Amino acid sequence: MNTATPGKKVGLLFGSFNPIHTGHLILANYMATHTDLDAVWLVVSPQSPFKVGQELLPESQRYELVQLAIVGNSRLQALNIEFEMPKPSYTIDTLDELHRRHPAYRFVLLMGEDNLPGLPRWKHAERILNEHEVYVYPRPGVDITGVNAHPGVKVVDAPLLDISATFIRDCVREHKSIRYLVPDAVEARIEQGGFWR
Ligand SMILES: Nc1ncnc2c1ncn2[C@@H]1O[C@H](COP(=O)(O)OP(=O)(O)OP(=O)(O)O)[C@@H](O)[C@H]1O
Ligand SMILES: O=C(O)c1ccc[n+]([C@@H]2O[C@H](COP(=O)([O-])O)[C@@H](O)[C@H]2O)c1
Repeated sequence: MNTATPGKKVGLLFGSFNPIHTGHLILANYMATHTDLDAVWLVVSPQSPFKVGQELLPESQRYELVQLAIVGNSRLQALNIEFEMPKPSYTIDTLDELHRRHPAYRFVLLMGEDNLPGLPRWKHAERILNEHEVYVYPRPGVDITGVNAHPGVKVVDAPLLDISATFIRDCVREHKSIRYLVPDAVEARIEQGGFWR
């Protein structure tokens, strides 16, 4: 079941989610509750164009971890729409497909400041910006002064959490605790699956 009804405004957080962590979740929940968005969908990308060659867990397992992480939060939803689409995953193609499936919804791209400098190199970046609003949130060590010059870009003052999936994978590999960095259910599944060991 979808968490949005016709005409609603849905934020899309695209990512590899390798794995999903508390940084993603706090941001997604903040966007879904402190802005004009009705829901946030977490879109699991099988293969990001800029992350080719990374030690990616199979997409079905990354999707499973996202589902485990959001159990009980009706404003968040996990999407595997890119699994059947050509790889790497180009965001404009996914946006087009989402519009075909949900013509009444308005989709807003959620983007960390760290991804913003690279946006002009994305496939059909000008279409993404002209046809969608983009809500940008702070990321550590990135200065995006002037980015909101484009009328579709809105900077949202969301909490800043210096947590990354890279850090989590490193912790797991070094047998260090990831408690509170990911939800308990995600920690248990990573442990049980022996991921990144
Ligand atoms: N701590 C965080 N707070 C808010 N947003 C985040 C955080 N970490 C990542 N993001 C954003 O979530 C989206 C998906 O992130 P991604 O799945 O690449 O996670 P990551 O932690 O950056 O991964 P990796 O460390 O493997 O590069 C990106 O837009 C990224 O900017
Ligand atoms: O569409 C593009 O050209 C494009 C280029 C780079 C990244 N993206 C998407 O942005 C999301 C986050 O990317 P990344 O590399 O930070 O995991 C992921 O879903 C990618 O598919 C999309």
